[in-house]
Amino acid sequence: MSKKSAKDTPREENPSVDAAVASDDAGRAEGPDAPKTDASGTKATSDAKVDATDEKATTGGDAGKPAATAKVTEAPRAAEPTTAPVLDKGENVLEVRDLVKHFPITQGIVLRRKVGAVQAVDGINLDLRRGETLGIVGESGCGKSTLAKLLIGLERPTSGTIKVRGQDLTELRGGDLLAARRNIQMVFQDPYTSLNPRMTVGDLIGEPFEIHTDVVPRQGRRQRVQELLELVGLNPDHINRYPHQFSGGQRQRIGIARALALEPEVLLCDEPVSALDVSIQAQVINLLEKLQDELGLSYLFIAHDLSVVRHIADKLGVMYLGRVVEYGNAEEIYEAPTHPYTQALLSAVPVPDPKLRGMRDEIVLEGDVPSPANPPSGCRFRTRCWKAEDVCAEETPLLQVRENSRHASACHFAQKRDVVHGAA
Ligand SMILES: Nc1ncnc2c1ncn2[C@@H]1O[C@H](COP(=O)(O)OP(=O)(O)OP(=O)(O)O)[C@@H](O)[C@H]1O
Repeated sequence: MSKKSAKDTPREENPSVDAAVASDDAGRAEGPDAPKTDASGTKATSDAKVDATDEKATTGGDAGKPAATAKVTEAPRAAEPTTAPVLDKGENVLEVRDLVKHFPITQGIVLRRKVGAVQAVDGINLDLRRGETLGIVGESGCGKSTLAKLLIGLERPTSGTIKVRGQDLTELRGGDLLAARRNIQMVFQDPYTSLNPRMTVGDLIGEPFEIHTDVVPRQGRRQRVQELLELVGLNPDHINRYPHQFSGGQRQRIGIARALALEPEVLLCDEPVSALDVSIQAQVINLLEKLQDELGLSYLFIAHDLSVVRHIADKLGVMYLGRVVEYGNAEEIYEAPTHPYTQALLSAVPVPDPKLRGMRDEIVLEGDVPSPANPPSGCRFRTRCWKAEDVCAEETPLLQVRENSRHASACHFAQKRDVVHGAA
């Protein structure tokens, strides 16, 4: 299984970690005062100052706190990503660079005027290798679903690139885009509403063949659908049944079979088990792991439930207000997170062993998540962070490897904190 292989893989074979370490080494070699570089290799924080006339500074992104009056670092744009270079040496199936999605806020009925933007996704970089699972976690509203929609093509990015096997989906059009999209499919959250109740299972699973007509010849489609049913652990004789004749877990299996119809390399799983009973969740997760082993699939696995993600993910990306704030080897982040936000999230995961419960210091986050239409300057987490100092309002921390750690963290004061988990 990929999780095992990723954990057991030596450093030099694990490019994501390697890349992070490489950038860490480079950073240390240059010393703490050396200018940091962004993904395009240009200076980032120190040179990116703008006047306080910037809309965000004058309107004050943080409720209850005075607007910054001094010079502040502007919220990063596509040209000013928040991440250090991702120097992945291995073969990436999916590469996301500086991905931005801002939803315009408009006023007026006839003449619509843009008066602002919801910064749902704001400069995200991710890599996904063959057979790997990248977990994406974060509170509600941090942009996880928007990220998935961008990757699957349900939303067009404001800027940035999405490369699948080296092909930039944002540049393709028409037939080329359709062909490239075959390789990246989605498993939806709710198996009760994501399947058309008027269609038979055979029609539902076979529907992608109507669009991608060259994948399976018409006469072979019924047999292929039956093979797919078998692959996901359903009876192939039930091909003519309707979704309501299946349980929730079985319906999610139908959703997975449909996502696999075009033989993609990447599956985006957006909360694929959160609508299911706990006992059924385990079965669906096991199925996903089995399919990954058999087919070499890569998963981008979005979930609220940190325990589920810990079980399945090789790599982890923690999102806050449209940005990734901690990124790297999942096991490492779970054991010793360095970003205060991740530390708070993990400290709130229930510990099953009562003996270990007393050993856990829960961090209770104060205040609400700020609006993505008016995010705080600098570090977006600073308005809820117990470590925040002036620099956090002034400079956007880069997502890069920090001292004593092997994974990347976007915090000026990143520091390891051991987390008591008990049984995973
Ligand atoms: N079409 C849209 N127009 C305007 N704002 C949007 C749109 N879609 C999402 N948003 C906003 O973007 C932000 C991120 O939303 P998103 O659904 O991606 O978050 P999420 O992390 O997936 O949350 P959840 O876990 O609740 O689904 C939210 O503030 C949301 O209101």
